[in-house]
Amino acid sequence: MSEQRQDIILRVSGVSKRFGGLQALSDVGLEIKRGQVYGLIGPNGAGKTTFFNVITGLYTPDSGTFELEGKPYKPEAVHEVARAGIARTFQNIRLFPEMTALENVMVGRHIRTRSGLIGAIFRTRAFKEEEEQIRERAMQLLEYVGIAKYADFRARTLSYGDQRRLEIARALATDPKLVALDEPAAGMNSTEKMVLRELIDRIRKDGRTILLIEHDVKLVMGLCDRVTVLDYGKAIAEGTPYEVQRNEKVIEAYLGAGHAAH
Ligand SMILES: Nc1ncnc2c1ncn2[C@@H]1O[C@H](COP(=O)(O)OP(=O)(O)OP(=O)(O)O)[C@@H](O)[C@H]1O
Repeated sequence: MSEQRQDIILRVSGVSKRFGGLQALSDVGLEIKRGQVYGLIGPNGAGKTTFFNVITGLYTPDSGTFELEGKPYKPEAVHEVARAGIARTFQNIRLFPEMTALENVMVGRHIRTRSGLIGAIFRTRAFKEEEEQIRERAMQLLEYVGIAKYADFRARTLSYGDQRRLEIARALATDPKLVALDEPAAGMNSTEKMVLRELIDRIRKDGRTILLIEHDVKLVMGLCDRVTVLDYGKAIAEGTPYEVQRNEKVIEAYLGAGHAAH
């Protein structure tokens, strides 16, 4: 493996996905380097979520090749993708609403446990010790995202912004190589967005790589190292935020869809 290859966390190429008569993705690819915040943007219906769903094993693509840290991976099942090292959040928050915030993070951590189902049933010593470690780590993660004071609150009682941060804590609980955030700022007010921006910055500084779908152009421009722009299922531009903002095709795509390009 060359040094350059090692530097790339995720390499995806040639992803296509059709839903009946609709070509949702056509030959889409991207390369994300270790430590980057990588943005995926585009007008509504451009294919961003479909792309996320493909790389995280929710949708089977019609074509595409996938490499994580230079090794081929097949995004065929969600739990396999999580084991391979990709964790994600969802545009429509998917927490366990009746479980506490702490329990929601503990669930995320369980994919890393060793004692397994038998240990859980017989509550072996190894299981109990492991459970205690999971609890401690989950608590640290709640502190990390800034919602430790709600550890024992049911997830559904948390504010929208805090539920999004809880989803991030749960994703981080799997110790992922890549964290994929699907519109993390959706529905947040400007103060919450500022806190979120600081959090994403901290996650990057702490050595993780982030892939981000986001509609808030200001957030994308301020946070991302590189951006791919999708339009009608095709990657129409790739580059630094500065570059893509000035790309004619990008401006046209946004204006054509009735959006402001900045
Ligand atoms: N499961 C599905 N079945 C049929 N069509 C789908 C399915 N999922 C997505 N699509 C269609 O594929 C296209 C791309 O949708 P997708 O949700 O990926 O776009 P998006 O860029 O994430 O949009 P938004 O910004 O609105 O979330 C849309 O036309 C959508 O209607």
